[in-house]
Amino acid sequence: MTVMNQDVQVAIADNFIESCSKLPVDSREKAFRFLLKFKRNPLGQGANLEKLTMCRDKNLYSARIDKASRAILKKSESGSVLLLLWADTHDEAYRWAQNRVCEINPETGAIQLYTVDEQTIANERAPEETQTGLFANVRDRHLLKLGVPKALLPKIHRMQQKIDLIEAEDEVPRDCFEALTFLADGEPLEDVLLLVDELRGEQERVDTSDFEKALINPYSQQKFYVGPSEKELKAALDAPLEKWRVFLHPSQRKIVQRDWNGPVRLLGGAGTGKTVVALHRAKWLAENRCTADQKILVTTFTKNLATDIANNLAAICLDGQMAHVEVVNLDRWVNEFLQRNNYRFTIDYGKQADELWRKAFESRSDSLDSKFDEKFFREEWANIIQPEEVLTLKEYFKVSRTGRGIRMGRKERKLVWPVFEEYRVLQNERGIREPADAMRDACGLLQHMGKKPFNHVIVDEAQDMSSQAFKLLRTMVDEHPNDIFITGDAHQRIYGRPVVLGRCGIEVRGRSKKLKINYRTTDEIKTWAISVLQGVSVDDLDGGEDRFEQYTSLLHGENPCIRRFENVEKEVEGVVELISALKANGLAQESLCVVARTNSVVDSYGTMLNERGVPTYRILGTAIDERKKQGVRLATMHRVKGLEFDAMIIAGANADMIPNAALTTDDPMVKVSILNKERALLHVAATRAKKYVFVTGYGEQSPFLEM
Ligand SMILES: Nc1ncnc2c1ncn2[C@@H]1O[C@H](COP(=O)(O)OP(=O)(O)OP(=O)(O)O)[C@@H](O)[C@H]1O
Repeated sequence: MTVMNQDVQVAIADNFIESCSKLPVDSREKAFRFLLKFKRNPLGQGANLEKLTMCRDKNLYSARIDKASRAILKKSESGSVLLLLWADTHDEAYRWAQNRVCEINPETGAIQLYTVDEQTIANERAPEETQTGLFANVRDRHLLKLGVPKALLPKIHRMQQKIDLIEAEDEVPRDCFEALTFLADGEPLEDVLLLVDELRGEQERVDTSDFEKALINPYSQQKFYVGPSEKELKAALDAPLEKWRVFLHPSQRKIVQRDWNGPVRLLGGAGTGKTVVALHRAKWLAENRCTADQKILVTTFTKNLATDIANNLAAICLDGQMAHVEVVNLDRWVNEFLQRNNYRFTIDYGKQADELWRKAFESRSDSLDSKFDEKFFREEWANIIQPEEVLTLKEYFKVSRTGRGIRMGRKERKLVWPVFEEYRVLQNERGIREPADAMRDACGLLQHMGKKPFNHVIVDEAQDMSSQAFKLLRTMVDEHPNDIFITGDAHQRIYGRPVVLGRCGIEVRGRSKKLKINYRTTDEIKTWAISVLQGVSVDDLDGGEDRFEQYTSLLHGENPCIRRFENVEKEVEGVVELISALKANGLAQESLCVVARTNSVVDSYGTMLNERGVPTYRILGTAIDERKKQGVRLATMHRVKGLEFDAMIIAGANADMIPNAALTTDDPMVKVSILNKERALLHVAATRAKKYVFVTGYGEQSPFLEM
């Protein structure tokens, strides 16, 4: 949205929002009022626009926020566009403006903001290409195609190592920094050129003076806030770090703001903004594709993430848009739907399973071989019968059991089948159903009713959902454009099993996308977290393989730190020291999280930390993390899924804990599945960290840490 005023458009740069938040406290409120006034009447007397001389960019202006503070603006030559770039105290604002350039890139058509430093000015006539350095093999014409401003070519050629690029982050335009990071990470030039080309959108010849047109460029919209409402402005100034609320990456925006001719699958590693895209997709559909009585379901695997999504959606949607959206985790939707329709069963999430399996197992035939022990039945149920939806002996004869340790012919299948039947009979007698069965029942009921409760369905955390869940989701919405939108990352699968969307009636071929930039975690943490997944082959939710290609982070920091101690007391003392050091480094204790593998281990670390004077706040299974509550966060590794913290301390990373020694099995298929999930759990825990990861333990070290 651009602000129209007397034929002048005003757009606001992300830097402007951020710099406002750093103004002296009493100037911040004035900055908000300045914005409102400026937006209404940018050329009015109150703004005191003053052209800056002695600046490299000849079209920069200052405007008065209050006595002490100034805003810096770019005015297009035609005068029809004003871009708010920076806010600062008077002298600092002028200093900031000196070497800044804001212009339209002739190749990409994006509005860029960058710095031309003294050394670059001195070297402006440097030889075209150099033989050494980080980008020695990249020709100037290719760098220009990637969006590097001509004035920065000498600077780019001077870069010798990746650290030179990292240090120049604030001086190089954001889009070109991303492309250069991919190159520095070893991505082939052709792939990066393709990526940039794909994202810049449809273009005719670029007119470097047409700022109005350039504001529509997806790369410009990553940086310039085009057309904020008063509510959005206030929200942006109140939470300047929540950039995702308005500044989508072009790759995200292209997925959000368009019609899709059927179901879409969006993959992306941890922290690439999948949830952000799901949120904006819901908003876009509510705003642009819903008639008065139409509904959008936004659903997830866990209740906690559904709560977070509901809160975040409320922050970006207008009330009218929210009225179209129902945010709920799928288990809860199923439960409520079935209860509303007089379901005769209650859904059991595992509490009664032990007892029922014991009884069912007791009913087995005497002639059954002892290798078919109770564990066999439970594993067969969880890995074959339920996921493959085997309901009859006839189906059991046919189902593939490839990979299971015990091979079985027809005779053996017939012999074991009565135990499964008995288990179902016992469930019926108790009036209970497992979640997967309840989903199947809900699916049947919807089909029977001929009802489609939603017009659009958006799914987050898809990697943990079952095939029954996807079949149900397919039944909830008619097949039509924009029907289903699915995001997930199988590298983070810690509950479910692989599914094939195509086998659940969800055809995503030709409508699959991937996000490639990690916004949460530093590159060092991301790289380490990927390395703990070694040997794990990961699916793409549709029967293919997913790999971490072109997955990068633009943030940098320290490598994860692994520390071993003599015993648990020494480890806890080490953790206490870490916490003090992090706090001394300016991190709030609420942004630090200590995780361990199981609830009981988390509890014991909690007690020991409290005894040593560290206040803690336990994030429990079903409750949300109440940010107002004080104390270092304590949680299981499972519980932190979907959350983020400045620092993660993964405690008790011992050989018998990660992987959890209690989860033993002789079955090779189940073993692989358990170990993959245990590795994924460590990956999930590490990728919650924005800045630091520490892995502590005592005694024998977790084998997953041997790299
Ligand atoms: N366009 C953006 N601009 C700024 N920050 C962003 C953007 N997109 C995402 N982020 C930030 O990146 C972080 C990760 O986003 P999000 O939770 O959506 O990722 P995700 O892929 O769902 O992560 P995970 O799979 O690890 O749970 C969040 O802090 C979010 O605010």
